[in-house]
Amino acid sequence: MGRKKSEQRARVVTALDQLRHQIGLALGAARNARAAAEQELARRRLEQEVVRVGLERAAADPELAARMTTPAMAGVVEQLATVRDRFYAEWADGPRRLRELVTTAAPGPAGAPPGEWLGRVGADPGLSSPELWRIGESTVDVGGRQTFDVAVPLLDASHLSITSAPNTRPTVDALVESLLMRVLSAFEPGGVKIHLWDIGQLTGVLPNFYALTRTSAVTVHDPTRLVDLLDDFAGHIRRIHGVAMQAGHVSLRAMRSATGKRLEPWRIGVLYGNGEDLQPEQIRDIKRVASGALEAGMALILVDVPTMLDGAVENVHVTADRTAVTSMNGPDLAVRLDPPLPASQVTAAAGRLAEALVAKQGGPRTFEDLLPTEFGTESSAVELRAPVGFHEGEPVDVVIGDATPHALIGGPSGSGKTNFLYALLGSLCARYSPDELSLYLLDFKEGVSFAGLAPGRKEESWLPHARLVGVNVNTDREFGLALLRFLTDELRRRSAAAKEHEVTTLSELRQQDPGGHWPRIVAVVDEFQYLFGERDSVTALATALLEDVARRGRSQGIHLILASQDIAGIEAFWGKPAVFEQCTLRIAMPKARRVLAEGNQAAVAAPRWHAVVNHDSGIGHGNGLAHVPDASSGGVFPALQRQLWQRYGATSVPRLFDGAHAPVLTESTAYTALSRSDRPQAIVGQSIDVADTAHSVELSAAPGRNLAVLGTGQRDAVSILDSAVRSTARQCAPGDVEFALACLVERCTPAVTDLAEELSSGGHKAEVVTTDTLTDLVSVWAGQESSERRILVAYGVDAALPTLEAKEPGKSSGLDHLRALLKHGPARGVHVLGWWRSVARLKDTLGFGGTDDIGAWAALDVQGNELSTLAAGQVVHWSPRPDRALFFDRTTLSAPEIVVPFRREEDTDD
Ligand SMILES: Nc1ncnc2c1ncn2[C@@H]1O[C@H](COP(=O)(O)OP(=O)(O)OP(=O)(O)O)[C@@H](O)[C@H]1O
Repeated sequence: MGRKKSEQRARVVTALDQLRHQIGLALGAARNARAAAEQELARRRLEQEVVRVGLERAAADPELAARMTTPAMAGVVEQLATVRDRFYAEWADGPRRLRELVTTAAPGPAGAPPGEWLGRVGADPGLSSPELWRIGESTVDVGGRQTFDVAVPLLDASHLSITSAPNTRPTVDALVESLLMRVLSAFEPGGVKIHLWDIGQLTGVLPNFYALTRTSAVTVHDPTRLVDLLDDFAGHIRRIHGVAMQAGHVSLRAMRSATGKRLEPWRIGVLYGNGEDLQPEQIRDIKRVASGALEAGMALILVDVPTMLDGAVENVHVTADRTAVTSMNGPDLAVRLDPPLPASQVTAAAGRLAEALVAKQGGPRTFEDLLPTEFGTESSAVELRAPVGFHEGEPVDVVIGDATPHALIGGPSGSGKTNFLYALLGSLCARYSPDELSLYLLDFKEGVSFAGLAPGRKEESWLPHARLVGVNVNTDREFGLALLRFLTDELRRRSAAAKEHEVTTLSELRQQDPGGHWPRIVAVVDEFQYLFGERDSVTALATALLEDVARRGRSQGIHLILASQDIAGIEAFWGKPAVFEQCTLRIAMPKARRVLAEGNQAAVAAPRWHAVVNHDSGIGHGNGLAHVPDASSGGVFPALQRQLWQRYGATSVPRLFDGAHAPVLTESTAYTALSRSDRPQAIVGQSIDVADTAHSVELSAAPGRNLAVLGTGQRDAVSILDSAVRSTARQCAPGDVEFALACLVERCTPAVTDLAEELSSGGHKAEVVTTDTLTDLVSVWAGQESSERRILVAYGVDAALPTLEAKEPGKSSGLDHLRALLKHGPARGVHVLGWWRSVARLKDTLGFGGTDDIGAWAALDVQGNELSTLAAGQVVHWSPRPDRALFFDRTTLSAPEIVVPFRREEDTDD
């Protein structure tokens, strides 16, 4: 038992000894491996340090030299020398190549020494930007010390993140100042805009730039409003992206090279932090801006803002006075930053650049500055584009096209809306010929704002692009309806043509149908809210038509420009959001409210004679400010109009509708176009329509072809009868028609006499009848056949009723004969054109069931509800108004329409 135990123990001891031996071997191996690794590490560290300072300098450094000569480090130097020689064999040329590269990629102020450019104004128009911008130089040992330039990409190419070691801020400032000065001096004035934000300072960041901060080239932002600034940046980026995308480009840079135009200045946002973390939303916004900025021609320079930007960014870490490492060169190569630019020279240069910018922007621009050197050269196939003003010397365009098909202009009275419209119309008409652009101009205001654009008494010229000029239409909302109807008809015509040519847009239609006449149509409605002035059928119809034009006009090249006093205009849109939303172009005059999007305060701050031009439905980032030149003071617009008229004047004359002036019959197209006819048209009055047309009654052989004028308004009643007679006479040869003018109201005598003389001098038979002789005349005309047409014109029939009603026993009364005449006359070529001073008197005249004998009527001061029996029982909406009549002809109209009675030449126009 005891032996067994001791044998067991001996086995255990042996096993443990073996284990110990094994462990000892393993530990020994590990120790050796570790020693070897440590030695290797030490060799690598030494290598690294020697590489950093350079072999020659390392040999001269006592500490490094001592380390290099220890036996453990044997071979390090030799190996490095071999690698270096191999590398230098390939790279001996490297610094020279780098220098050349920087010379080409950083031309002029981007790379040259300051003496060559500081204080001079750049001339580069900014179609492209240098790829690199010099910040300093580096030295390498390549079989001798060689120096090369160090430059960083910026603008379209990369952001820059600069970090500083303690006490190196002056170096950072000098670096930023030099970089910015290089950029500012590289381009012509206005080519670049710099935004400065410094978390720590209210003012005083880059003090030598002070002169530039008074211009738009450098803007210093409020340290407490970083998020607002980033919002502005984001908005700007969105806008540029939108514009570029729309034009089919991926970036502003691509668009610049495709169009050969700078389009927008470059922007640099310089954000100075203090090395501490910003708030998370600020970091998020910075990243957001950084991710889309370069494509929009904007770069960020972040100073001590601890954040990692996505995408292209170069890092510069300032390690000591004028010393930095950069991500361009890697951490092992120290960059010797350029010395600070002399402060006095920077100040002087900033002053010179500021002066040049102010000089370039010029003083206030004039209307002539909006006009191109050559007129009528632009095509409207894709869009209409014209400057309306200037911002810092640069023209500010208004674009009417696919993205901004319709415009809303708002501003309080006197803020310059009308002037803006003139500036816009002038700028457009000078660029586009009447074949490219047709204008329909309507002003609901009382006044003459557009009147000068149509032929007038004072001015022989007119605006050749204008097809219609409607002024003083404040009480004729129907005229607005007529315009909208015309536009929807035109929409239909255009979409039918588009369908026929199997295209969907105006530009395609113009391509497919080069011989067609497809100008863009711009309809301007000033004080458009009048259209919606009452809760009635006009408002309902106007809303529906306006929505239709707003929705479909874009693709057919039909555009609306709606102007109004801000609040009134916007309130008019309540319940009609469709139109409002389609007006993506918003123009806000100073102090305009609600025209821009909620919260967009740009109009509040806009100075006098400026406008905020916003192509983004009024959202803040779309704001553009423009000084609008004076286009409306005496002689300015007419001078352009005369030039355009001389150029295109032969094209048709615009129609002028002036609600404040009654038309003259002999000047109306409806009258002058009349020719001989068997079925003469008796003209009643001008219709409220886009075309210069009139309403008339056809005096044919059908029953009811008589006309009744109703109401007490003598002047209008006489006018209506006058034009009916004159127009009828014009269509009949002398001897073919006989007129009897029954003057039954004494005050009508002069008018009746004049008309009778006029008819006689035209060779027509015209007899003046009095109350006493009327009874005889009607009895003769009622009983007698006649070969010629006979027309009884009765002024104030109601006054003659007592006489006509007198009845001798066994005989028909005058009234009976008149009734017979009204009933059976037309079939025999006898018509009555009569004036009754009330509807009741007309009904008395006609007797029971006689209303059918009056097929057409014109009502003056008669309420609508009295007229329904004369209008086949339909409800008639009519509130009498001066100088207008409600006309109905049951054979041609489905509902009564408003007419403007022609003015008799004898009447004075008041
Ligand atoms: N850009 C401008 N430069 C110089 N004068 C201007 C300018 N804009 C407008 N004016 C002048 O200011 C006055 C008012 O301008 P305008 O008639 O265009 O304003 P509005 O907004 O249309 O006013 P309202 O709605 O009352 O007609 C006019 O006498 C006009 O000549």
